[in-house]
Amino acid sequence: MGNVPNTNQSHHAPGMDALAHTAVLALGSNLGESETTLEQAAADLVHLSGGAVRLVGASGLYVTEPVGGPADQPDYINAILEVRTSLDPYALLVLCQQVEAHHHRVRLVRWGPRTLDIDVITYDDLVSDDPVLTLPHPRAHERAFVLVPWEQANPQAQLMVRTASGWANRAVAELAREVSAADSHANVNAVKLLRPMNFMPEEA
Ligand SMILES: Nc1ncnc2c1ncn2[C@@H]1O[C@H](COP(=O)(O)OP(=O)(O)OP(=O)(O)O)[C@@H](O)[C@H]1O
Ligand SMILES: Nc1nc2c(c(=O)[nH]1)N=C(CO)CN2
Repeated sequence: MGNVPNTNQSHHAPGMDALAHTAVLALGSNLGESETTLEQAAADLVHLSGGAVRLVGASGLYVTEPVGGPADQPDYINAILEVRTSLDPYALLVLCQQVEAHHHRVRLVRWGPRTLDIDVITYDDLVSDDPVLTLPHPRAHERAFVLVPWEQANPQAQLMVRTASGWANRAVAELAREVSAADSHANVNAVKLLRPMNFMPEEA
């Protein structure tokens, strides 16, 4: 799964059993040194959590055309991380916001350029309409810059999507194909694999 060193086996990872929850995080940046920012953010999530977050999967770094926001903003670098965590969903969101702050996130307009954005895409199978933490992320299913890297990180990934009659569990791979057919801005052609993420040895 992804490019993270295979250290998520229990004999390499004391305490892994306590990391009972799985979450998917989407990272994006289009200001500053975006590639290193995303790699550093992955390390920060692990280190700032004090052992409460472990990386278990990662996509490569993707170059993606901006969706929404000002027309003239630079392309983004996007990536997906799959983590195991003992944090509850709100504590995980706070951690993501701390890592954003650590990278001096600046954002002046909605969907405008930013040094680092970390969205919680899913947390176990939790569904919530809370505006502070909406799960799954309400726009994930329509964003090629989330779906395409996520499929690479985990080809078997599933996402709960709201339908007219309730919720449906959909394959991320299938959703990625659908958005590419439906919307030129979300077209998978506008989402290009740049390279694998580099991880520091102590990080995984
Ligand atoms: N699943 C989620 N992940 C991250 N933030 C969320 C989520 N659900 C709700 N929020 C809330 O959204 C607020 C605004 O988030 P943010 O500024 O990152 O939005 P954005 O990245 O500009 O746009 P988008 O939400 O479309 O990605 C945050 O304060 C946070 O409380
Ligand atoms: N390509 C791309 N476009 C975006 C992104 C992003 O991460 N990548 N994030 C947004 C708000 O979260 C709005 N638009």
